[in-house]
Formats: sequence, structure tokens, C-alpha cells
Amino acid sequence: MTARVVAQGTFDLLHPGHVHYLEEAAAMGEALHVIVARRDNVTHKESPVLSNRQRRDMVAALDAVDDARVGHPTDIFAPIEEIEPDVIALGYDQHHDADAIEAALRERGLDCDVRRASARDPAYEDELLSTGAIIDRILAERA
Ligand SMILES: Cc1cc2nc3c(=O)[nH]c(=O)nc-3n(C[C@H](O)[C@H](O)[C@H](O)COP(=O)(O)O)c2cc1C
Ligand SMILES: Nc1ncnc2c1ncn2[C@@H]1O[C@H](COP(=O)(O)OP(=O)(O)OP(=O)(O)O)[C@@H](O)[C@H]1O
Repeated sequence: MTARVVAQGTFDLLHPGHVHYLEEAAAMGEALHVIVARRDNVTHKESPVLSNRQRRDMVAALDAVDDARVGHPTDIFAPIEEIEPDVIALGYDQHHDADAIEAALRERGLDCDVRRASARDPAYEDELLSTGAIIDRILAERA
């Protein structure tokens, strides 16, 4: 059976850090499914500039990605129950706790590894590797 991997995040204004994460997650299995966070659920930082649909469409267009969907409004485990992944790849800086997620999955009868992906270091001096850094640059240079 095909090993399915799930990755997740906001993915507003794509950059090479996103590509690094999604390629690493894809290499953990054979099919990569991405859950794009709903704008209303992004509460720990500024809301995304781009709509749910546009962020989903851009992630879906990447080579590493087999399927991308906008996440559930209230239950982060609902898409996981649909996808039934073998692996969930957490981003290097995602605040989610791997042990807590594994325990919640087990409670729902889902058997799935939770792994932590690595960070991409800048490949050259001026490489911007976060959406926040790109927005700061725009505000500084176009204000
Ligand atoms: C296993 C897992 C499933 C998730 N599913 C959803 C979801 O269905 N809907 C959603 O809006 N966010 C979901 N999220 C949360 C976001 O993908 C994300 O972690 C957060 O809201 C955005 O912050 P970040 O880009 O800094 O990680 C999920 C996160 C994890 C770890
Ligand atoms: N430089 C990077 N290296 C590796 N993974 C990254 C990098 N930047 C983001 N990611 C991963 O991509 C996913 C989506 O991240 P998100 O869209 O929140 O990134 P961001 O660009 O850092 O945003 P912000 O600057 O608003 O915090 C997360 O799992 C995150 O860990």
C-alpha cells in the first residue's frame, strides 16, 4: 500500500523554506497530502494575506505535493481521519507537540508516526526564508 505523509502549515507567500519542508516530507513516504491552515485558525501570528483557496492552489502546484486541501474549521484531526496517513511531518518550528498529537491520534484509533522536519538554512546571503521576512521587506521598501 502507498505510504501517505501529511504536512501542514499556513503557506502564505511561498518561499524556499516551504519547498524544503514539503520535499523533505514527500521523501518520508510515497504520496504527500498537505493541509493548509484556515485563515480563521491562524491565531498565533498575523492572518495570512492570501485567501484559503489561493494558498491551497499554490501548494497544490508544487512538484512534491500530490494533494492539498484547506483544513477543517474546528477539528484538526478530521482531515487526518480522511487521509489515514502513515506519517505526519511537523515543520521545524511548528508549535504542535509531537507526543500530544500521537496520543490524540491513538485515542481516535489512528496509528501514525509523528516526525519533525529540518530547517532550511539560507543558501545565499539575501535568501528570505519566512513569509514574515518577505512582508517586512515589502513594507520597508515599498512604503
Ligand atoms: C496534524 C495537524 C493537522 C492540522 N489540521 C488542520 C486543519 O484541519 N485545519 C486548520 O485550519 N489547521 C490545521 N492544522 C494547523 C495548521 O496547519 C497550522 O499548524 C497552524 O494553524 C498554522 O501555523 P504554522 O503555519 O505556523 O504552523 C493542523 C496541524 C496539525 C499538526
Ligand atoms: N526556512 C524554513 N525551513 C524549513 N521549513 C520551513 C521554513 N519556513 C517555513 N517552514 C515550514 O513550512 C510550513 C509552513 O510554514 P509557515 O507558512 O507558517 O511559514 P513561515 O514562512 O515561517 O511563516 P511566518 O513567517 O509567517 O511565521 C511549516 O511547517 C514550517 O515549519
